[in-house]
Amino acid sequence: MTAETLQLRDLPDLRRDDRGLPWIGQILAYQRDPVGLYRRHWEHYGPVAPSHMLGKKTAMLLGPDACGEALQNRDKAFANGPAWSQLVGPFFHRGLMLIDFEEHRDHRRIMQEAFTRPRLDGYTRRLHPAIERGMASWEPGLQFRAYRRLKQLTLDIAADLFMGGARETSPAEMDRINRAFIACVQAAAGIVRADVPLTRWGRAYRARKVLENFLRGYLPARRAEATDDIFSVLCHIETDDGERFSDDDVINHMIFLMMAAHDTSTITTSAMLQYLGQRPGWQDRCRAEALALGPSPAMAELESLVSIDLVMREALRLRAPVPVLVRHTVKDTVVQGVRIPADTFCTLGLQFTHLMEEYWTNPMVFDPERFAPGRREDRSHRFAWEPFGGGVHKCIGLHFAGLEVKAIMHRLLRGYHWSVDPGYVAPLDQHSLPFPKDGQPIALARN
Ligand code: HEM
Repeated sequence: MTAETLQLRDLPDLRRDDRGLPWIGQILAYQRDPVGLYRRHWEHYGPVAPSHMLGKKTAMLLGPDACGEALQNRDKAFANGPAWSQLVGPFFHRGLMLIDFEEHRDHRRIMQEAFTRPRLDGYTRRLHPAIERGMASWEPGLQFRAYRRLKQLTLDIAADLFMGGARETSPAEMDRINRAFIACVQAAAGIVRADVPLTRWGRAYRARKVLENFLRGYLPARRAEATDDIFSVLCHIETDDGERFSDDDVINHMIFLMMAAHDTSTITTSAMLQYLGQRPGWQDRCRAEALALGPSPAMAELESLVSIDLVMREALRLRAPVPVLVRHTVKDTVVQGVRIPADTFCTLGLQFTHLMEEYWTNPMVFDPERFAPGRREDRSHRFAWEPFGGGVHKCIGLHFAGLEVKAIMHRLLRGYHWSVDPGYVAPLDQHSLPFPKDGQPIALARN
């Protein structure tokens, strides 16, 4: 239904029961059970629901129609920068996701050059040795904390692929960098939103400085020599008409890219480990595919891993690493017949859409075949499956992410087998991106 065929109405008022605590509003309800909160609002208010967070009335966009309208952004009413910077603060300052409209288009055109197929092919070749080195220290056991080890692994991979190995940096320094990234990401959930010591935001201010200094130290060497790590690529890429990034652009984009690449891939891989650990049949099926390839498959071979791809899509549906997107209206607009005034903070419930019975059969059930040809439930609506977002800000790293996740799974399946209690439900921390608080224990053994 288009907005024109609907009778326009205003964003409804929030019912008393839904107001939450003074000022912080529904933040705690979100952190306890985000999908439950979104479902209640969908049932009470429909696809454009009111909400209240951090002293502001906000609009919750629910379901693929409402989310799709905001992602397509036909009237350019929705901006990313003023919305995401309220969440992640100044810590991902001028990352690609935080800039808008013409400026975003210009930066994205340059960055696209870092994600062409030949570049991805080059990154894939670097992936295998980096994964092999990262997994060399793994000690299998009955209580192997998969999430924590995968987080370290993806950081090690990022140090190699993004930084060219950061050779002059000691493991202790890399550990400090890892902690700095985590501090920046976790700032999203801070209640005190200022540079106050011992708060999430206070820690993130210091962390951003650590990251900037770290990258600035490497910048001259990367400018001087063109290598195939992403840092060097960002220093050297240019569009056909000669547009390239300044030093500040390179640093801002690097900090955002490393953050964007690191946590999201870890969440995806660890969710896949859990689901495969609980379903030995699927694990065997994926292992057979991995064993059919050599130890270091090229990009096209990784792309041919059909079962692993189905499992990855299903993991991204059930545990979307970015469960909610945010936008800020820069002018009055209408979504699904509801007027949203300028200067409104909006949330787009991607994870909620992934679990709607209107678009998915038994949505809570792990069923990778729903993505197989012949079923393709993700095509029930153009925006039914949107773990990478949509529109002009759609994840620029989605192909890279797929290659990284598949390369990790490929090596894991060839070298190890694992199990997880079928009744295990990951206790997710929902403060920022959802991760298992218990580090996700699995029983891991070598093949
Ligand atoms: C499973 C892994 C990943 C998931 C689920 C994911 C998800 C997303 C989502 C939902 C957005 C849209 C944000 C918005 O519209 O506001 C996004 C944007 C972005 N992602 Fe990813 N991402 C992943 C991996 C990566 C990787 C590996 C990279 C880089 C190598 C990356 C770089 C980016 C960048 C730069 C943007 C901003 C794009 C723009 O604004 O034009 N992501 N990602």
